[in-house]
Amino acid sequence: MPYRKSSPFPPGRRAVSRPEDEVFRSGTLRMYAVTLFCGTIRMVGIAREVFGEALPVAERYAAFLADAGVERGLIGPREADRLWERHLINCAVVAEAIPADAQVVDIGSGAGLPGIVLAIVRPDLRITLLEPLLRRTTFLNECVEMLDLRNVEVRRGRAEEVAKEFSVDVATARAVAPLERLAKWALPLLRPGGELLALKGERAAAELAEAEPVLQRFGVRTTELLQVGRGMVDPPTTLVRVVAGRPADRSAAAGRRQRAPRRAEGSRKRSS
Ligand SMILES: C[S@@+](CC[C@H](N)C(=O)[O-])C[C@H]1O[C@@H](n2cnc3c(N)ncnc32)[C@H](O)[C@@H]1O
Repeated sequence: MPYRKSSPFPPGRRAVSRPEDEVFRSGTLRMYAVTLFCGTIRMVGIAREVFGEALPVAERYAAFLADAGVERGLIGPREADRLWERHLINCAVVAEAIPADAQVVDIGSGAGLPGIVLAIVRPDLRITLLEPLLRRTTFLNECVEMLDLRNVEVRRGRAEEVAKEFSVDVATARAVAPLERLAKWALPLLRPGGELLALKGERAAAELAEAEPVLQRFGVRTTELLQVGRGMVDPPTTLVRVVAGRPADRSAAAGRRQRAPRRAEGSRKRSS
């Protein structure tokens, strides 16, 4: 066969292909395809288990996220390929930690994570999606209408500015602010005994420790780290649960905070 100029191989080299290379190449490719296929099959099974009868609604939401969500810059283009594992299932498993019929506010809902997903998987919940940016509330309203979600309302606003309007059982938040700041925004929105469920990553324990002074100041009852979605998402979703105290506990805690500097001032005066 004549050597053509366009070939990247010099004469004689082109045809040389060691049999073990072929086996490696085809073997690796086959393994890759099998892994991809098995991963997809596994994810489909988990999605079915998590969403049950609501799976077609979740699929419509995923398609809208991958299309309009990416186009309008609400979700990164690279996320489109991993929407189910990193976003939909990761958020849906938070439902494990939410009591029946709870009233929920999702702070900083963005494109609807986790709020829209929770509304799909748990029709018993009444969910307010709280989001300050118009572009995002427009997207959220479109989602609610398209998916015919009767248990959701969208509220444009900042968490720290709407405390008087809320006294809910649960506040959720993912990727909104460090726990210290988030707690200041979320605790005033909760009824006594209500819970902040913050989806956090590897720094969950460190953020909880950093937020301790703020949590004490707000008179919180308990704090806890939880993992949900074991066997469904890898790694499981980490939640920081903060249970709000009664308003009396909160004002007592605030009172203790106010008195402390006065005592310090007095002791300085006495020593001078
Ligand atoms: C990184 S995005 C996360 C969106 C979504 N929770 C998610 O996980 O994909 C942070 C969101 O928090 C919203 N946000 C920022 N400050 C806020 C505030 N003070 N109150 C409520 N939402 C806020 C932003 O507008 C944005 O949509």
